[in-house]
Amino acid sequence: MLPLLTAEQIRRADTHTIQHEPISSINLMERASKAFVAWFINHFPERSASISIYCGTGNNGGDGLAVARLLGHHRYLNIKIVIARFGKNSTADFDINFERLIATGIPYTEIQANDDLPEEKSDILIDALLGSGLNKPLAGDYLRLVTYLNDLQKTVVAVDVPTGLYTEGDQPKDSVVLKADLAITFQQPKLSFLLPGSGGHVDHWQCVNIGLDERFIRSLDSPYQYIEEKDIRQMLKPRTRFSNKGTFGHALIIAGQPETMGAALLSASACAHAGAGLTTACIPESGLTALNTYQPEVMAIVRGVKVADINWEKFSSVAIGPGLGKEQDAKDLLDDLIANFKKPVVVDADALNLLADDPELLKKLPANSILTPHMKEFDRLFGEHQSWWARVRTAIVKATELKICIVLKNSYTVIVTPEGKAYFNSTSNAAMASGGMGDVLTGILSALLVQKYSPVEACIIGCFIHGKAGDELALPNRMSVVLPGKLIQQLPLTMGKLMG
Ligand SMILES: NC(=O)C1=CN([C@@H]2O[C@H](COP(=O)(O)OP(=O)(O)OC[C@H]3O[C@@H](n4cnc5c(N)ncnc54)[C@H](O)[C@@H]3O)[C@@H](O)[C@H]2O)[C@H](O)CC1
Ligand SMILES: [K+]
Repeated sequence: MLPLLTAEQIRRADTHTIQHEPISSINLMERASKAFVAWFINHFPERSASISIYCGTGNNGGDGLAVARLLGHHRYLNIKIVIARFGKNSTADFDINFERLIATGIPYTEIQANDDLPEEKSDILIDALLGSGLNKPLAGDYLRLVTYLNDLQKTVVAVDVPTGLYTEGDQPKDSVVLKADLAITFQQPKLSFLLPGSGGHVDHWQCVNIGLDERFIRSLDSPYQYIEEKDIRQMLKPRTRFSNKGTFGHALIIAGQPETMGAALLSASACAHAGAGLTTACIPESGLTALNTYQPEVMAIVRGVKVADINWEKFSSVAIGPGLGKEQDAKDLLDDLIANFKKPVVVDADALNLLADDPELLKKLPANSILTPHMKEFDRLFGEHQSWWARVRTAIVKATELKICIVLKNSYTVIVTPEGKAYFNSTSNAAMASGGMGDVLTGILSALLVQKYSPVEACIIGCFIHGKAGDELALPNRMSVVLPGKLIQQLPLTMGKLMG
């Protein structure tokens, strides 16, 4: 796991590294700038490209000056530097890099407060105005400059953080950010990059390691963690030679109405493909033919029989919700499940909406159960939120209070645990944004629970492999859409590769 730190914690890690590696702060800045340049060169190899580097006078600006000098060494000859000297102060490392830049002879322009802005003709802009030191929304000269640059619609590459973007917390309403096509960010993705609010401000980000002290970073015990493939490889248990279907448990998926049988089919099929020993789907009678045709490996309980007749004990885990509807019989099933099943359950879709209407029932969920809301379901459950950051904060409070896992679905799905940790998933892509994907995730989570992964492990592994299967299909093949049924077929391959 990659711990995700706040800007203040990053500053502490910075200071600690400087003192204990030890390394001087100017050399750390040089290391960061070299890491930036190495990635930049990969993306923009054209040495004749016209590049303007906009520098503030803090350490982000210091990086910008070092980047300019290093690009010069790499024979980028069409570089222009604009230094925004809007305040009186500059940092010591900025000053050192300014001297070093002068020594290279690369030309630069300085603009002071209220100056006219120089005409900008370069194709690529490197944004080193402000970084993680941002402490208020852009105003005055910064706002004027950034608005001007945004209007030009050039390719913008941000150093560490796009100017004006808050690294964590709520981005003030109507605040302006220098929109970046790419942010090359130091050491770790910034928390705000992982939330949809940053979508309009940064298209892509790439993290480069600058060698901050990892032991110190881990000692900060951040509640926010970024899931990496190596974590999943460690968690997934290979199937042993003498395993049998009994080893891998029996999952029950309660889902579907006549009009929404697809949700039940996708969930049940995903459950079987993600390795449940046995899968049973509780569905309406009219869906039996579809189920037997689409996925003959899955057994059925016909919905509408007396709820009391379901032998809950037979199942190692139960998932409820996809396409379930909100009719009385759906509510009866949910009530009966919560009253009689004492192991963690997976609650999705319509079952989440039923819980939203019945807060007392929500409190009775078996400990360590998993809720898988998307944004709207989350707000129905826990109240309207103005931002994703606010949602993550609420999820931490609610998961701890109710002793459950909350899987808040999104591009970087956030898994919040009963201990109050928030794990950001690192896989998935826009081709997966289609109806039915959530049903697949529910099936995968059930499959992992019945295979005796703990609920937190099931969430972490489940979200990762769900996104990874989508990535394996979409990215190398340039697929613009990956349908849920296709993703299900990929799951055994994805899991097998991660176990190998
Ligand atoms: N550990 C690392 O990740 C390293 C990061 N480096 C770079 O350092 C910057 C952060 O530098 P810092 O000097 O702390 O802040 P900034 O340059 O972002 O800002 C300078 C200064 O500006 C003032 N300020 C804040 N908000 C505003 C505003 N809205 N308008 C005007 N002025 C503002 C405030 O006083 C800031 O201090 C980081 O992003 C990296 O690029 C190191 O180079 C290597 C280690
Ligand atoms: K920047």
